[in-house]
Amino acid sequence: MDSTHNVDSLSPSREEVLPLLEQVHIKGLSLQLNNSKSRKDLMETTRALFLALETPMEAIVRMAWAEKPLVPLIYTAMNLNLFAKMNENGASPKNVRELAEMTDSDPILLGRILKHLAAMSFVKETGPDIYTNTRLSKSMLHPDHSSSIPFLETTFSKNFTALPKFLLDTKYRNCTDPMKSAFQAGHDTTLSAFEWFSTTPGQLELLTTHMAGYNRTLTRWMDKGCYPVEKNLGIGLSKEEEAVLLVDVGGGSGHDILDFHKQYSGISGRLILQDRPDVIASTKDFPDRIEKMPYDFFTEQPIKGARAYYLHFILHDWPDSTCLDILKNLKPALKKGYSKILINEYVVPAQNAHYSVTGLDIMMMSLFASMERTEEAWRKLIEEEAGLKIVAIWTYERGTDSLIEVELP
Ligand SMILES: C[S@@+](CC[C@H](N)C(=O)[O-])C[C@H]1O[C@@H](n2cnc3c(N)ncnc32)[C@H](O)[C@@H]1O
Repeated sequence: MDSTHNVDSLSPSREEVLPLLEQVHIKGLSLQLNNSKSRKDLMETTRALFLALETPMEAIVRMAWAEKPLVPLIYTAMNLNLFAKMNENGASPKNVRELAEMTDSDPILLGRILKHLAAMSFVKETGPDIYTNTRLSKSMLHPDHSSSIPFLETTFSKNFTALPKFLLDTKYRNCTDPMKSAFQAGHDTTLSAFEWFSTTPGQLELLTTHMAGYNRTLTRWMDKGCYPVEKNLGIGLSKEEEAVLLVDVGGGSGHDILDFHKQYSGISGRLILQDRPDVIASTKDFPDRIEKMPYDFFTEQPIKGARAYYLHFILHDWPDSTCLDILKNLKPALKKGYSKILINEYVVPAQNAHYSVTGLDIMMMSLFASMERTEEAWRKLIEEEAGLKIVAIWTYERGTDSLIEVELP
């Protein structure tokens, strides 16, 4: 029986729904799937339409018990190698008993997990208790996508669970001490997050593979049409044999500098990857042009006068006072009128920030007592406090990160 519930001010309204419906129609007609702006525009309008149709309690149910167990269930399915098993025998649909046998699990338990994954459109139920992979579950067979799940589940879920009590205990003050964040409360540790990553078996690898995978799936500053690499870094580059083109400071597994090397092999100059000694030791082999260097960015930068010092997702890991230490250690290495610092981070817009940015901000708060920054906050940190000059902020797409181009004033 269709039900027509009481209509009150909390119910979905025609005034909200109908214009969105019209916009979805218009944007749908002009959709260019290979144009990410066009695709995301339609996606966001469709999402707004979906939310406008939802009652508040439907939204609470969705958030609190439909979406919340998703990452733990996907992680469990990955531990069972379920998505790979579903892909066997030509990816034909398989029933739960068969899948339970293939994964050595209880069919009743597996059936319950798969029912929810199907209800949330992560896998597809093609018949009663018969399942096949979707585009999404198939992506779990690719490390660029799958590596985030174990990291997010083992590292972040505890921080988020600990956050409400942590904020209550700290009397709702903005936390800026990386040694006292929801991370320590959630993991019951006195270590900083980076110390914990280094000393907890497997975590360092999870961090670096997650960062590599996450970055590889985004539009990036070095992609054609974003930041003018040839013009801004190539032209005017020193012709000396020892000239350094780019230093990737805190570059993790080296995925960025490797991609930079692949895209810009036509520009000369050395490429140097720097990170903590244990991270550098864990990196794979690179082409000869990429030099590896253990370096602590709380000490003075040893490579002087490079064309560019690149910091990707470094400063968002730290509160302002620590960012200032990192920038002060970099500043003496800059050659005036020649060297740049390229800070690759989100710049949170003053209004209507995308959830991928705001959610990351809460992640940074709970993990490192740090933050995503607005343009105003970046200017205060880089210009007023560190005494550097922002030449330009390159933002290529809403909800993706930006490149802040910095020089000596
Ligand atoms: C969020 S990750 C970003 C990694 C990489 N730039 C990227 O975008 O994928 C932060 C990086 O900072 C490195 N890091 C943390 N403390 C450091 C220190 N004192 N000196 C050098 N690197 C450090 C970490 O090991 C990690 O690789």
